[in-house]
Amino acid sequence: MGQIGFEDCDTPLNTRLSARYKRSFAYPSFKDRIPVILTKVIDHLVRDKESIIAHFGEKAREEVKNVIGYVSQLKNELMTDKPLTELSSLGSDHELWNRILSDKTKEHSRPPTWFQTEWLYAECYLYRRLHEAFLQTEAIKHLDPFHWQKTKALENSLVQAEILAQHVNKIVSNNADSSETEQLFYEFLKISLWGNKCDLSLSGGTEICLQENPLNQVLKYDSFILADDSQCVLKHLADSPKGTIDFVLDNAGYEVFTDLCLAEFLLSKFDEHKVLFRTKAFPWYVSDVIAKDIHYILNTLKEKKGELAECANRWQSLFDSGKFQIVENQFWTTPCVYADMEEVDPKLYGELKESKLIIFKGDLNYRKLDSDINWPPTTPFSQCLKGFHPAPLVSLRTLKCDTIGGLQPGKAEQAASQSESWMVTGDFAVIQFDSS
Ligand SMILES: O=P(O)(O)OC[C@H]1O[C@](O)(CO)[C@@H](O)[C@@H]1O
Repeated sequence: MGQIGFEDCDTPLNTRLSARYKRSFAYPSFKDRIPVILTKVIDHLVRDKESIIAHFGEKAREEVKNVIGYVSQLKNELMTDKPLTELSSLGSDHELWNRILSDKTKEHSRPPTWFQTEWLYAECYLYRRLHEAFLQTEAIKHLDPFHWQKTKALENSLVQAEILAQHVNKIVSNNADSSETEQLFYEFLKISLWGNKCDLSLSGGTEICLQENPLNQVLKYDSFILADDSQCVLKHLADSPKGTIDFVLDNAGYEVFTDLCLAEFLLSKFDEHKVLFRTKAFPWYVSDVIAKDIHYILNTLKEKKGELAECANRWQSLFDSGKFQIVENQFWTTPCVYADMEEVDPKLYGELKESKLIIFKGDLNYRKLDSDINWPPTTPFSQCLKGFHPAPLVSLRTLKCDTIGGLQPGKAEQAASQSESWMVTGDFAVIQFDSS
């Protein structure tokens, strides 16, 4: 790869993240981490070819070969920093992608390349291209190349999930007074927050999961929460009329298990009307939740029996009665930042306006909330949202890339003195609320 256009520095302040800045997290991400993710997809298709054919039929034999070729080519394009090419007309969203690509080309008078353009666009484009490899097939159109990793991660977190299940089962069947409810609210919010540590994209597909009791972890890690607006969230929930909670999900496996716990707690103790789980429409960032993952988790837990099955059966009834709903939307798999949502998808923006509280999980949602800009860390959170205020919202995010706003003076420096890589390891977190 030529080194023209690269700069040996961090992303400049007030600029969108890009892999052209060699000291930013985007650069090693594209150089090392994403190629590993693609290699794992190829390995899976090679290794599990026969079982894929057994499942999807003989037609899949040729198609698996074609997808392997497509993904190998995609990896090569990335690693040699080729210009991004237009998407084919498969998929109802291709016009939006190609329009943005052509706008970027107009800005720079040549098509953007993987490393030289904005990281957010290029990284989302990668997952959309991977999706295209499957859209071109017939038999394996709906194959999720990350499913095996997600299921393995879920299996490996069942010990922690069972501890939580026991806790939730007890709480929903008991009456709590208001001060207990308050304490439990903070606990469930933080359990869901730290659940975001378990993502397979940051680790290149290697499982990062909690090795400890999640209830102990909540107390122990409070000092790693760099901004904590949980009291404002509680006040908002308690003072406003009952309504709909929108939960913009992130990762499958243990994280979504913690999200379901929080959602049930909000229904049972705050008596909210319903929770809408907003999911991606196709496999995304390795472990992001698609609707199928929620059905899978419910079925798996039901089979485990005991506390896990008790939880899953209750959640199933909530889905059956419409108190829990899964809502897919293409917008979440576009490269658009949320400040552009009102213009790009006014219908979705209108739906979110009806929300009592929107909960955004995880790092990528945060990047889209704050327009993926390297803000001075003390920039008010509300300012980072750049006009995205459909309804009161909270971000529950463990930090996995180098953008952050809304910190008190001195906080960023304090975290940096504890760990040089504080922004990218998932060890630090924020709970940030906006009601403007
Ligand atoms: O699952 P999350 O929390 O959105 O994290 C996704 C990961 O992808 C990234 O957006 C970059 O690949 C990181 O910022 C983060 O590591």
